[in-house]
Amino acid sequence: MPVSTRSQISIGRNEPASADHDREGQRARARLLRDPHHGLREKMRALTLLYEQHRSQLASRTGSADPRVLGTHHPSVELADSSRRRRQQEQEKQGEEDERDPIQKENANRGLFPMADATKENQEVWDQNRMAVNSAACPKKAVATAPGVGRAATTGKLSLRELISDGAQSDGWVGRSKVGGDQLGAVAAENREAPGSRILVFVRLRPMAKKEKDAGSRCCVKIVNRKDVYLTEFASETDYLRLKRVRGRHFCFDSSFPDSTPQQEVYATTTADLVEGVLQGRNGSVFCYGATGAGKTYTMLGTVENPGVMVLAIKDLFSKIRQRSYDGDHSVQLSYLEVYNETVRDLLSPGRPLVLREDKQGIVAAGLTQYRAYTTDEVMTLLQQGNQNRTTEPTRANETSSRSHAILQVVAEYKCNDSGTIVRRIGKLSLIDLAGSERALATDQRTQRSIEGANINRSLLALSSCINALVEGKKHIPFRNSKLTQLLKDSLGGQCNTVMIANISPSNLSFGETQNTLHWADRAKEIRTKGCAANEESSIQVPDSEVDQAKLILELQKENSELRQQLVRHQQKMLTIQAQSLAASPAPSIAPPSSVLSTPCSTQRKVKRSILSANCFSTPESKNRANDDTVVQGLKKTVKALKDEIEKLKKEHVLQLKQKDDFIRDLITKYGLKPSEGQREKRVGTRSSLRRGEKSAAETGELKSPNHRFTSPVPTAKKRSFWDITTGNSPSVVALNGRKTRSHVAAEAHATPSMLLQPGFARHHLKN
Ligand SMILES: Nc1ncnc2c1ncn2[C@@H]1O[C@H](COP(=O)(O)OP(=O)(O)OP(=O)(O)O)[C@@H](O)[C@H]1O
Repeated sequence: MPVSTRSQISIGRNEPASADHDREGQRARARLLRDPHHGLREKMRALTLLYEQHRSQLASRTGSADPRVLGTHHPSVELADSSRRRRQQEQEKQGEEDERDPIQKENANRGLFPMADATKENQEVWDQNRMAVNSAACPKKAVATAPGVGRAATTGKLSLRELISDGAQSDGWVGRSKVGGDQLGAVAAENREAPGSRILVFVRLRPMAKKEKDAGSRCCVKIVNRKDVYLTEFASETDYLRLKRVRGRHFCFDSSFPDSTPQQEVYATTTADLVEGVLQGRNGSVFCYGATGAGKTYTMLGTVENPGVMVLAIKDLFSKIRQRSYDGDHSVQLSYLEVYNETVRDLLSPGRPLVLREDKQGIVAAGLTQYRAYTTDEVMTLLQQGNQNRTTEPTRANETSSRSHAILQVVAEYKCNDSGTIVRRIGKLSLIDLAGSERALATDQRTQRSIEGANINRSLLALSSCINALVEGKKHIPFRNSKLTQLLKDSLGGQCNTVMIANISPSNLSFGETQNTLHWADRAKEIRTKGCAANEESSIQVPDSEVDQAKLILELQKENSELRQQLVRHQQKMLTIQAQSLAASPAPSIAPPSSVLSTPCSTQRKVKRSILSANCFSTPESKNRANDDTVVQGLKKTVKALKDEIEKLKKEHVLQLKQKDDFIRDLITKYGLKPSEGQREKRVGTRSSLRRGEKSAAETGELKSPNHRFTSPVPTAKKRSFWDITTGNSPSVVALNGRKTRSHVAAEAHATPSMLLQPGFARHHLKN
């Protein structure tokens, strides 16, 4: 640099100062003084560009991209190649030196992170040095810096799995095009090495928030090549000894999204292929992981103007189904649940906590509502309804902090008649918005928030133990340590194509959280799921002759009616037991009449009181009463167990009935068979008709479902919808149970522009 400065000055001195020098000349000189090699570099760039164009044209004609084959060595390219070779040699030398001497390595790192105010010159130094560090820090770097990689990755137009075309057969990804990038071919090769499918890990950086800017925070994350993430740790301002020292870490992911990446691009790169896979009968999972306020909910749900992955996936799914409507029948079922303080709750039909059970399909939440949806609008309404029920609370770190993990499951079923055989294919897509990991101080120290925080951290800790165990190939994976890991069992270790999106903040104030997130994301890269072959197709052979078909229909209808009778018997049994328990319960003087409809909590309180009185006044009468209480308690337990069993049976029956109804309907429409009037009247118990019944009951104020009976108004009043907040409604503050909580209830009536007012929703809204 001193040489060039001197030469610049001499140029300035030797040039005679003249008044009629035109401005252009002055500007050119000024530019030359600033950067003597500017013109040369510009020329070189133009020539290289020209050469690249020429080469790609020839390659498309001859089918080869090798310049040696093409025999077109442009002089500028020769020059560029030799300088690149020289740079590479220097870098290799640098890498060796780095390995030899850790202190030198750290010194080199100092120059590596010019961050926010990086000039063009700095950028070049950055790029050169980066490559040197990459080779040491990330063995996969050879992949990232391979020719053509930057281009493929920076376009951002092709999804990652489209590019991993080679591994399509081996690891089960679907819908990959034949466009192969060197980089991603290598990822595919890596996937081919071991059985199963690797979890794809993406990183998304959010923009700096105003609050962070105001607090004077600096950007400590840099994303290069849409793949590499550089994290810088700035020394604390009070640490005078290390004030000038900067440390850094480098991570390399399947793809990384800078803060300006639009939602559509994030969806196309991460999830679009999974949606296609679901329609082919494969399972897919996408989960967002990161610290509180890092942008997980924004990525998953988004806002009205910028809808997130969940919304885009649903839209895409329905548009794909519409395109394939000529080919068989598709149906979509939806469920939405949250894990809040280690309890699983149905977000579409809030009520009692759900119990997790393991069956043939994996872990399922018993009693979770499955809604059949026919249009995107319908799903959006359900999604919005679910989000209103989701627990969000303002914390110090995030005004709309999700206090629960939310899982949206979409099951797509495909049915078609393949020359007399009915083929069924089922694929499941799980979209998971995890609650944010947090430090107690980062959120609140108020009791409720800290309990929530502790539970969130506990479940995320369980998640990290599972990730560790999976990466280390342990036999026992501790999925049972938390509800969240139980629910994610399929996504992490099962037959599923899984995508993890790690959300990070750019602020150096969140350095610890960002480092933690990147560490776990880096670990997760090594997890291999069992891969995902298409779920087994089930098929029923339909008899050829009309007589046999009619016979089959009759058999199925008979089975249907038997199931209905069984259901009625169970309901009667339940009513009898309820009546017995009521009759056996203590006289009204002991238990007030309202206790008949009491919640489990109030029942507990009542029992406690009676035990207490028995201890205080141990007369023969009170002893009898205590005995009665014990009997009642026992009976109540039996009733509860029976109720649960009946509920379970009811659900199973309704499902079976529904499947049979569908099947019969299929047969009737396909073979033009018309059931008799009587038969038609019998087949009224389809799901939609049941739902109609429920709706009218709700309108008359009658409580039909046990879920409704136990719905408490308090949690609903506490809930704030993400949509309300993102649409700018300022939540009012009301005192609830003596504790100040924000509530969106008052603001709800004026909520504009809500998702309901979107073109799709407007129709639905008007209908209602
Ligand atoms: N990519 C982005 N572009 C613009 N704004 C963003 C982006 N990511 C996040 N934000 C904004 O940052 C804030 C926090 O984001 P969000 O609520 O999604 O965080 P979170 O990770 O879900 O937090 P928590 O775990 O506490 O729920 C929101 O106001 C959101 O609008």
